[in-house]
Amino acid sequence: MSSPRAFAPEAFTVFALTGYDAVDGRIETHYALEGPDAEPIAFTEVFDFTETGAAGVPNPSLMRLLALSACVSYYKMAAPSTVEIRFPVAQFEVDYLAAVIRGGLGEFAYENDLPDALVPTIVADRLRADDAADERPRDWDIAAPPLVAVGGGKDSIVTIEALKAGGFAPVLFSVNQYQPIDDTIAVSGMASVRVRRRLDPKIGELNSAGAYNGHIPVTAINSVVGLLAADLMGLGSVIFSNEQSADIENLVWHGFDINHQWSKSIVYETLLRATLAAYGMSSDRYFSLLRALPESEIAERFKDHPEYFDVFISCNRSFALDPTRRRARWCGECAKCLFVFVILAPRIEKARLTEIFAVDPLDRPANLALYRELAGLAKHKPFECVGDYAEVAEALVDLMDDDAWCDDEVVAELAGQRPRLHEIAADKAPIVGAGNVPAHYAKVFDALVSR
Ligand SMILES: CC(=O)N[C@H]1[C@@H](OP(=O)(O)OP(=O)(O)OC[C@H]2O[C@@H](n3ccc(=O)[nH]c3=O)[C@H](O)[C@@H]2O)O[C@H](CO)[C@@H](O)[C@@H]1O[C@H](C)C(=O)N[C@@H](C)C(=O)N[C@@H](CCC(=O)O)C(=O)O
Ligand SMILES: Nc1ncnc2c1ncn2[C@@H]1O[C@H](COP(=O)(O)OP(=O)(O)OP(=O)(O)O)[C@@H](O)[C@H]1O
Repeated sequence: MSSPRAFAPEAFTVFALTGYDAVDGRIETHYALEGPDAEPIAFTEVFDFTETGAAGVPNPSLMRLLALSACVSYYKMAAPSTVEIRFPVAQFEVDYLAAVIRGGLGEFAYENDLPDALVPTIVADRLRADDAADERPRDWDIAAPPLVAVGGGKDSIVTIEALKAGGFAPVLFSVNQYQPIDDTIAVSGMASVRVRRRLDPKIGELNSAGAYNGHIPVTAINSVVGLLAADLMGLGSVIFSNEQSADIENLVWHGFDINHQWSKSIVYETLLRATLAAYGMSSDRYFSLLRALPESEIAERFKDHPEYFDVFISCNRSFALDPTRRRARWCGECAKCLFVFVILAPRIEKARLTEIFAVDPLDRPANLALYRELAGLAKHKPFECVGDYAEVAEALVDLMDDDAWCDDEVVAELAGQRPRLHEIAADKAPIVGAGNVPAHYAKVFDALVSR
């Protein structure tokens, strides 16, 4: 490939959402970057729903919501001051987009020092009436089987097994194909569908040529994909496994809450549920079953499912878009690996846990700095999908009293901070109320939290 021409983000003054359409089971969303002295660059993202086997036409409101949600991957490349929505939208949809940019791109803006990227001027000339009735949603039945998102990690496994224990037969779904997800689905024994998502291939080239890059609220995109798939298949609720710790921001910057996990948080869940209601749909089409649980409580339930121990992976290095860049197993050195390891260490026998991870991150002095960050002994929580400080501090203190672990390098080194770790652990959040879990799933929720 010829060396990519330099990409100058500042040359682009407008990011346009130019359209969306459904063709043969696929949804295409279209975008463009424009500037007075730059050649416009057009982007298309393709979402392939053909594997759902559903023949119907995607719900127009949810298609529009997908176009709004998925635009962040392309907006972030130049983060122009003006965003133009060039198809008819309601004011609540403009508000949705503004919230997804402001909340979902916080880490991106912080890492690139682009505070203005969080508050672009959004122009929507063709406003629809909020209650436009020309898109009547299909009839929806909460009693239909739920569609459960699978990420390959422990959280969705706890959800799957809780639903099975409650007599439900969830249909599982994933966006794109990843071996840990496929293996999780196989162990679960449940039916599943996959939606394939193809980003515009120009992203890679433009990243190399100088485009801004960073974290995006991918769970918002996966959530709307799930809603479209469930609607096409005539299924019930879309159930995610976003837990309590996703609600805690990493830091505050220029007055913005910067939260790595924003689109896994209750703020996004509430926004999406309200947007569904504004479309005339039940907000119970979407919720997280695990919102009430801190990560330690999820780990406490996950430990009872050893059948998944050799297939689950939470390490993000197993989930690159390019399969050739994916690790087959845990990297053992990133914040997510270190977090999952320490939260499971008091719950799974040491030899088995180090076999699963192929390493013992707690016995590596090189991991001390990251464990200090994870336990709240440093400046702020790492930008990763990890639990809150109290849970890590509690686990470390438990391990200090465990003959199998107390001599591990990190555990022994942090024993000197035991009083401070005790203080941090005392802030551990309790299991909270059912939140948005619908009454139809009350028995599942009650069994999950009461064990
Ligand atoms: C797997 C991963 O961590 N990806 C992040 C990583 O991307 P990387 O360059 O290492 O490889 P790819 O994921 O293959 O992406 C290649 C480039 O494509 C762009 N891109 C990718 C996916 C997408 O949805 N939009 C995109 O624009 C991007 O420019 C990539 O460089 O680093 C990137 C830069 O920081 C991140 O954008 C990639 O993040 C992915 C979207 C991703 O899937 N991340 C999840 C692991 C993730 O962040 N999960 C969070 C969810 C938080 C939430 O609120 O939803 C979590 O587990 O907490
Ligand atoms: N590729 C994907 N397709 C569908 N859903 C996904 C995908 N990746 C993540 N999710 C869902 O998004 C939510 C957040 O993902 P996350 O990675 O935190 O969950 P997980 O993999 O189940 O657990 P863990 O936090 O232990 O990795 C979960 O409900 C998960 O099922």
